[in-house]
Amino acid sequence: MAIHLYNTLTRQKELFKPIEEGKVRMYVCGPTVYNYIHIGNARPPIVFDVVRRYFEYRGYEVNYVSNFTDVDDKIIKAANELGETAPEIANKFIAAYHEDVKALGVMEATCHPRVTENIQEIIDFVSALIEKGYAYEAEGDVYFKTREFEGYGKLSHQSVDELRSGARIEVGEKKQNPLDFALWKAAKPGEPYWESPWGPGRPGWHIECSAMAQKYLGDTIDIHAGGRDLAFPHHENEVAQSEALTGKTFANYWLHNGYININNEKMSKSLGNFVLVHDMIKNQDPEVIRFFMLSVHYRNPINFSDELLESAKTGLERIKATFENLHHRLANSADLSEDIDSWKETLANYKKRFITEMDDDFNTANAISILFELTKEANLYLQEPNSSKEILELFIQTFEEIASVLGLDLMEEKELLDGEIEQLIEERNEARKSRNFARADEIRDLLKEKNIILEDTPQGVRWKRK
Ligand SMILES: Nc1ncnc2c1ncn2[C@@H]1O[C@H](COP(=O)(O)OP(=O)(O)OP(=O)(O)O)[C@@H](O)[C@H]1O
Ligand SMILES: [Zn+2]
Repeated sequence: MAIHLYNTLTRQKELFKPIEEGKVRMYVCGPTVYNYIHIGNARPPIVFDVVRRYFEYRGYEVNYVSNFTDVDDKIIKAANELGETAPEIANKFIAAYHEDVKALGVMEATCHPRVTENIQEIIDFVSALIEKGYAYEAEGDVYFKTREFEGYGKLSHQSVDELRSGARIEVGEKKQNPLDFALWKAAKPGEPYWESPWGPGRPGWHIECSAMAQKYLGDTIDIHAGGRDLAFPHHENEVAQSEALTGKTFANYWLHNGYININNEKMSKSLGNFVLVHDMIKNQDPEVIRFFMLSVHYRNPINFSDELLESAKTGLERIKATFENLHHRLANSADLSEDIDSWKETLANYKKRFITEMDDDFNTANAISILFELTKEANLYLQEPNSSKEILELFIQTFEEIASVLGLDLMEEKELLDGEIEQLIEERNEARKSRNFARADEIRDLLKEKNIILEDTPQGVRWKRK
């Protein structure tokens, strides 16, 4: 087998054939940085991080580019509301994004380009589209001429007629055709702007990804990815811009993740039904959130609930407990080498099955089932009175190999979460009130061991990390 992936463009699973032998050029649309990310926004960075890790595991070198949209209406609005500048807002939420996705086990991208650092490339791209007859200027705006691009609609599988019936020309837009979209927007008073051949203005949303993908990865890339809502219009417009300019295929494979829903509705900022990662990880181990996301295939929807999260937590704890037990037993095991060949085969078989599942459009849900089976197998082995060092090591290695592709650290020494600390302090207060000083001291010692310092103040107990 080799890696197969489901391509939105062809609506089929296809064999992965890289442009360049042994290399993957991958572009994942990143966030608009005007707020903290919610659990839904965290799905693309997590699932495509696993796609990247899996390619690396299979020996590919991955050039992974993920942008930041750091100039946009929403950012300007947030800046005005908070009395800060747009770059201040963008910088603050870029830092928050890095912090949140790092906690979720996401590897740094090879490159994280920002729109504001690529304005010249965008202007050049737009100028070239005008020169080729694919775009036109109208009173300081520039629009893409969709009817000039023959394949318009091919990615989202819609005909131009269907699309036209749903499109409108909004007030203030100067486009000739409802399906045309802005490549460049003339500056309105009080907005950030850059000088351009069409006067002061800023880029439209779609052009940034075409320009940055080309700059950092070349005219044709292997994989382009993002959430399902990006397929239309964002990715459709990217295809139009890039292919109109170069005459080449823009991306060979298009991957789209399904939604995280709440009560079967897409989690989104506009609906207000979201949970921020930033808040959630105060009380929940971020690795549990990652494990929870990966326990469903990336293209399927997930109906988010506390019960599902709780069951992911229990599952992950079960795997970790077994992994720890293997280590513990290793310290007290002899060098018995009976049966080693048959164990080698058994464990190699787990790896093989893991690869088969991941080769099949990155089926992390089935990969996790295999990890549970491996846990069961290890528990059975641990019940035997004697254990061989070599076999324990084989088990550990198999666990580690699978877990590292999924981005899980089974050995990690956990820090206490804010919520857990507060709960312990509360319990200590109660213990003191009921004169159970032994328990109160025990909690104080436990917190001390975890580097939490308590300070008694007239307002109550305060805590900080050492
Ligand atoms: N509920 C969700 N489930 C899965 N992916 C999502 C969800 N909501 C947004 N995404 C994805 O998150 C990424 C970041 O998107 P972006 O910062 O533009 O947020 P957004 O789509 O504006 O969010 P919202 O819909 O909450 O306004 C995109 O790839 C988008 O498809
Ligand atoms: Zn994009």
